Amino acid sequence: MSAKKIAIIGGGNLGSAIAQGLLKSGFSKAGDITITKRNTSTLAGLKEAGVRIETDNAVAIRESEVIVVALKPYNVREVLQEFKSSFDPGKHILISVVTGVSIDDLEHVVPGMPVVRAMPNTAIAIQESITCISHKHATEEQVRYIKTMFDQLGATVSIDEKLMDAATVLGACGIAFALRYIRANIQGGIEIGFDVRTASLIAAQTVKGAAELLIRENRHPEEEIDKVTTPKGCTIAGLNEMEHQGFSSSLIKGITASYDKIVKD
Ligand SMILES: NC(=O)C1=CN([C@@H]2O[C@H](COP(=O)(O)OP(=O)(O)OC[C@H]3O[C@@H](n4cnc5c(N)ncnc54)[C@H](OP(=O)(O)O)[C@@H]3O)[C@@H](O)[C@H]2O)C=CC1
Ligand SMILES: O=C(O)[C@@H]1CCC=N1
Repeated sequence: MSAKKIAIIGGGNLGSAIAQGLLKSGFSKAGDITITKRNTSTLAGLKEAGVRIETDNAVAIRESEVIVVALKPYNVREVLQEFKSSFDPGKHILISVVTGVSIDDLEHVVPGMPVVRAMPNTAIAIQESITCISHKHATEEQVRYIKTMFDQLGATVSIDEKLMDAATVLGACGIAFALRYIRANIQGGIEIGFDVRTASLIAAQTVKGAAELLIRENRHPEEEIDKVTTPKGCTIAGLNEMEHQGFSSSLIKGITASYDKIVKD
């Protein structure tokens, strides 16, 4: 698969993370990536790495083949509308990572351009994203290219577009949810005697180990929990107290509140 030039329109948190992942994975050379935003002072690190920094979206689109749109939901239509004449369906592949804006909506703004929606998370910067992908009118070749790209940046899963908001919550927001869980562990760890650095290392590595047990061994969480909960032991005492305080319930409610926020906005 030949290397394509990639433009990232909207070099904010996610756009920058995608650029970092593309560089780290070697999928793209720095000179083949262009990233745009209006205030480019936040892109100094990527500039130093050799990534092309642009304020003019038309230039970035014209000089690239793969266009990743990482704009906010509230201005994506307006910005795409402004640059729609720069798109060439014979040349460009258009990927949107924008939350809550449908393929139909985007294809309506840029007629003739098939749009692929992708929902990665910020771990894409270190090639550890889970990226959910859906498409309607893109060619098989375009979808293959996009999947290959995101495969280099973590794991990918193809989903029906109607699940894209759910994917946003579970995968993209999920990074923040998981980190808040880890932070609470660190706070608890400090209270029972560890310094913050040691508590952070133990908490983060423990979560990584738990996740790897599920991913590598394809286990169900409860099967692994059973191995840790010694009868009359400290694990079940801790777990039950967490559940008395609404642990699982609060996470499930948080996930549904997050989902409702996307769906109702
Ligand atoms: N952050 C995350 O973890 C995830 C975010 N998403 C989605 O990705 C999208 C981006 O999110 P996020 O990166 O967090 O948001 P940010 O606000 O960090 O990034 C958006 C960027 O767009 C730039 N921008 C605004 N107008 C223009 C324009 N006309 N041309 C070029 N760039 C422009 C802004 O920079 P400036 O003002 O300098 O132009 C800003 O840096 C959203 O739709 C979000 O829902 C999806 C999954 C995960
Ligand atoms: O919070 C948000 O709206 C975005 C979407 C997914 C992650 N961040």
